[in-house]
Amino acid sequence: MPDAAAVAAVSCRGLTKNYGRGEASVAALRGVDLDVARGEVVMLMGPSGCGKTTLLSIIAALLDADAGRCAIGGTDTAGMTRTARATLRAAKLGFVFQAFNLLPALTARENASVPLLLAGVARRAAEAAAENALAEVGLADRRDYFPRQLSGGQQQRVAIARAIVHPPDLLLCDEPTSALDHDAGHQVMAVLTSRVRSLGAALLVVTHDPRIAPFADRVIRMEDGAIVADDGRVAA
Ligand SMILES: Nc1ncnc2c1ncn2[C@@H]1O[C@H](COP(=O)(O)OP(=O)(O)OP(=O)(O)O)[C@@H](O)[C@H]1O
Repeated sequence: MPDAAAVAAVSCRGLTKNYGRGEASVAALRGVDLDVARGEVVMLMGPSGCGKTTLLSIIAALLDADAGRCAIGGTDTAGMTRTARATLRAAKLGFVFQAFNLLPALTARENASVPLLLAGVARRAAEAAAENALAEVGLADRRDYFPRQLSGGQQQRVAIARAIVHPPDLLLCDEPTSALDHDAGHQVMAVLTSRVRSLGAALLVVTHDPRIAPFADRVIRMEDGAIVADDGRVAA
């Protein structure tokens, strides 16, 4: 058995992805290699359309690559059934999507407790954990509000509370500070980074926001479906 600490949180090799066929085909990923270690905070930056969300979706096993491999905590996701993927996501991953994907009929506390309820945790314990997560992102006083009663930035923080409510091994965030002002963005990044570091988890953040780059251990830059720089070092 390999040493658990030595197994990368994410390891991708040669990922390619095309959307559509023939003349309308778009090459979204052109052979991407990426490793993220446990405890590492990595930011993925690059112009609109360069393939960041596609890469995040493949890592999350929400989308299939055309070629290449991707492993989460040493488990290769390519050959997995839909059910096995869903189980892996529920057990190991936390997400913050670009669209916050909150359930409109549920309060902030109920939304944040969903991952624990899906994992079989009793409602009272799940909602207590959700309250703690909401407090961490500065929303304790909004826990009984519905999404429509919250601002965009508050909804985004509910989505972040939902992502950290169970201890994920890997947290994937697509533009987690896009709806937040400077102070709220810093607060959220401080919560996310301290949570993953204390858990020995990993954080992969897609962002256009240079203000949050100081929170990263490593900044990766993509262009046109490929990684062109890793922490300023130009890829070969
Ligand atoms: N479902 C789809 N069908 C067809 N083309 C798609 C689809 N999803 C993405 N694309 C295309 O693939 C390329 C990569 O898109 P992707 O969303 O991964 O980029 P991105 O870097 O995340 O962009 P942004 O920063 O604007 O969110 C783009 O050219 C996009 O138009």
